[in-house]
Amino acid sequence: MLDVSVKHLSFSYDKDLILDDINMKVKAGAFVCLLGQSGCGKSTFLRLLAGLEKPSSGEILVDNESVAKAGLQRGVVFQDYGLFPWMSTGENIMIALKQKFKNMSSDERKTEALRRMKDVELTEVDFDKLPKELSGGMKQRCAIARAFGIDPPILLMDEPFGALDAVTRVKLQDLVLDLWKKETANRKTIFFVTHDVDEALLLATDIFVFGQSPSKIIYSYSFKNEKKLDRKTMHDDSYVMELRNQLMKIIHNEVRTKSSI
Ligand SMILES: Nc1ncnc2c1ncn2[C@@H]1O[C@H](COP(=O)(O)OP(=O)(O)OP(=O)(O)O)[C@@H](O)[C@H]1O
Repeated sequence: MLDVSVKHLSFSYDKDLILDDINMKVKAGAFVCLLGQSGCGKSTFLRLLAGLEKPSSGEILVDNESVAKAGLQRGVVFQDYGLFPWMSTGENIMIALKQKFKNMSSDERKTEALRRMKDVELTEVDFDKLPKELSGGMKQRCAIARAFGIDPPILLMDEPFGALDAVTRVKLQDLVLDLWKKETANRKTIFFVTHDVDEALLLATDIFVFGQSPSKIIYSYSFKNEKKLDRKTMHDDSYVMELRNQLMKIIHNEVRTKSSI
């Protein structure tokens, strides 16, 4: 469980300013959804959180320590799965476990990989399959099993369901939500990039909207517990639907505001 604090973060690719004075406070165990138009810098922000890029100015603090480089404290799940194509499903998970748990024996790694696969509804039969033999949904299940397997306190997810069909997307949203909720004592802090306002409303405890590049946070919203509804009830709730409309308008530039409704 780690708090994340972003202070006056700016970032440029060469002279091209992409992120401009981003500020954010995120409590340990939050599920943060990042929304914004294409090209506004959401993935860049995630890369900075991962330590794969360095801020041009400002800083990112994880439990009051500045993020200097990539580390096992932060796991990542990308839209394109990021699996090694020459390794089987099981090996893709086991190699990540080897990095994190250096004293684990090969047998223990296999048992743990199978347990993590079961969590995401992959079977023993899938263990030896290569990524090319899996559907997109199965590949993403494998990537999720791997990310949860190394058990990072912070999980960064960049449009993980963007390439999936609607039915698979719903299943995987529920799966990630269940895995995240299950860890009551040690809940991960998740940063989840999406284009989909409904996905954010379903998953997030906190929503941040990025404006157009050079991007600032133009809106933020935190759910109070009683306002957090599930897939079945949220579309019947006038408060959530008002928030949905507001988010749609902000993302499409009809409203420019930083306050909550
Ligand atoms: N390696 C790079 N070098 C130079 N410019 C880059 C690089 N990566 C991204 N950019 C530029 O930075 C800007 C932000 O890109 P980024 O991918 O972070 O946006 P995004 O909000 O995640 O977009 P999308 O929603 O379409 O994935 C874009 O203008 C993009 O062209």
